[in-house]
Amino acid sequence: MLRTFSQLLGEDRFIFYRYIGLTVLYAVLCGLSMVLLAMLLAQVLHGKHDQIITFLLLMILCIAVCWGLRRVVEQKGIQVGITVLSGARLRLGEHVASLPVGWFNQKNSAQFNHIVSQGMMAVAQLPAHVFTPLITSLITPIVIVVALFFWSPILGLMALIALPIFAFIFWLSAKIARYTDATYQENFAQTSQRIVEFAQAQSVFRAFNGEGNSRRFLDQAFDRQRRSAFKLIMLSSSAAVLNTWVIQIVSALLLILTLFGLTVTPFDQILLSELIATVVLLVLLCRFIEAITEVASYSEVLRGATAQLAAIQAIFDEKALAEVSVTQTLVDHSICFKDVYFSYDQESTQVLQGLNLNIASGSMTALIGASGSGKSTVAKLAARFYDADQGQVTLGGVDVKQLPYAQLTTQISQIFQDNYLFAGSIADNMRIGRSDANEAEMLAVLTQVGLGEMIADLPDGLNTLVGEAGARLSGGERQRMAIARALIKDAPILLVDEATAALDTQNQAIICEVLNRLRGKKTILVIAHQLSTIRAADHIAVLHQGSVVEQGTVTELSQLNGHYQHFVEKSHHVQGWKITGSMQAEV
Ligand SMILES: Nc1ncnc2c1ncn2[C@@H]1O[C@H](COP(=O)(O)OP(=O)(O)OP(=O)(O)O)[C@@H](O)[C@H]1O
Repeated sequence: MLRTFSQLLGEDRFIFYRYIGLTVLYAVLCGLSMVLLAMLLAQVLHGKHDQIITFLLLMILCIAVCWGLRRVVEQKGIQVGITVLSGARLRLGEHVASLPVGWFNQKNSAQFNHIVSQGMMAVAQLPAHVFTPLITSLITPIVIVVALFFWSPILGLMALIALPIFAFIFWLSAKIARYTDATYQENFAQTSQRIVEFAQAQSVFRAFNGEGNSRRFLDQAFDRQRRSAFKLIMLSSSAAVLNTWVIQIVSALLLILTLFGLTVTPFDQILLSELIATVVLLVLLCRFIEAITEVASYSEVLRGATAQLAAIQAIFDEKALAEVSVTQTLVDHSICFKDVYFSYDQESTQVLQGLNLNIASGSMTALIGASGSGKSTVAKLAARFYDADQGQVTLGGVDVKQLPYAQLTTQISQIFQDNYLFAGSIADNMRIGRSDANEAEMLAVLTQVGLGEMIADLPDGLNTLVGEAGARLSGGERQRMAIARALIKDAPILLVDEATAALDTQNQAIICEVLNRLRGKKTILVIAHQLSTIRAADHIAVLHQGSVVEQGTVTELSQLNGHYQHFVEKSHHVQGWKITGSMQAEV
């Protein structure tokens, strides 16, 4: 937790440590005030008037310092919170910006969004609202235990033994609650997802006349949520009861022990000093128990915020791509994969297994293979969405890891499946491709992708707003905008996923036309799904389970009677191979 706070605060972390130091000092002084009160009480009961003034003055001084310090601690706690909200979001944002592009999937983006909004708010409130009372409630009993040792070593020892017992019980109940809470949250999220899905997929359900059956998923999710909510209630309440029982049992034992000395002695023989000691000990013990109970109540709040801190820490733990600043000289625009191994995460199997592939500068290479064989992964590694686990990916003879990010991005244009349009105008979106593109250049490229007429009909032309994620455009128009954006960038290397064109036949034709026009002028790596594209390629590489099993020209591969031929001939029988009916007709 301290590590996460330090990382969030960066160079401002000293304000956090200063706040923690002041809070500990405040807590010790609070405990001392209690001890001084008990000592003053003893002096009063003993009638030692000369000492009373000394203890009274000491106690007043201690309380006065506590009051002053409390104000400072509050201010510093709020200052830490404000710094978390202002600087830490930026720090987390900077870290996220340095992560591989591949990290930005739907799940991670949604979680990041949640963390910078609600999560940061919960974390920012921790110092002032949780840390101060929690640290005070933890330190006060320790000061009191030390004082108890002076009054009664046996009671001191009992209280000392009680502390780890309390700590264990709080830890145990927090663990139970954390487990049930996590299950409940997961089921809750799944139910929400199902509800949205149920609403969004109404047209499909109704088209298949299956609304009744479709409720099955929703009902199952509700059922799981209901069961986990019941479990959460049962276990959370049991954990809370367990806390209270243990505190009460141990407290009762301590009180019984305190009173024991009094009861074993005949009443007429009770020494005044013993009576006084007992009263003082009771005062101290009550404060001790009260503080421990406060710890229990704050541990719940802390647990909620700890989950947010853990999520923040998980993002900080994501390895950033090593960034270099020296611009490199590229010998050409070739791409080369040398013995590349790659898996998306440590638990999953290796997607690329010793992949070797040479894409010559200015050539067009078609990647083909069964669904899941790793074609998109190859393209993503070329664009350095991820780094290879082993082996090397080079661009123009230079390892992509040695290329500054700015240099790499100027080299590559991508037409991938998940193209995002921003909520600005058509021109704004085009200028993401090339910031200095003028209107004539934009219109020329937009016309190439078949959007010329549409834009001419729009009253605001290029200044027409496309809506959130391009929502005011049709699916096909969005794809064509994304293709135009990639083309206006005019980078020497073009990575294309032909499945992008699957939205409509017009887009397929556009992709085909783009590839024909750019062939020989740029290095093109295309994840090919059309036989016409495969035939037009200078080089074809067949991927199977993460490695290139066959490569060469169409003629060479046709003569081999191997994977490629098998792919073409058996495509309509083999599940998962991406080939269209029209392709088969052409074979
Ligand atoms: N972001 C990801 N996280 C984890 N695994 C992934 C991720 N993306 C792809 N994979 C897995 O990696 C393997 C290869 O996927 P990839 O998309 O590269 O295959 P592909 O040949 O392009 O498939 P397709 O033709 O269906 O698009 C698959 O098993 C897939 O499940």
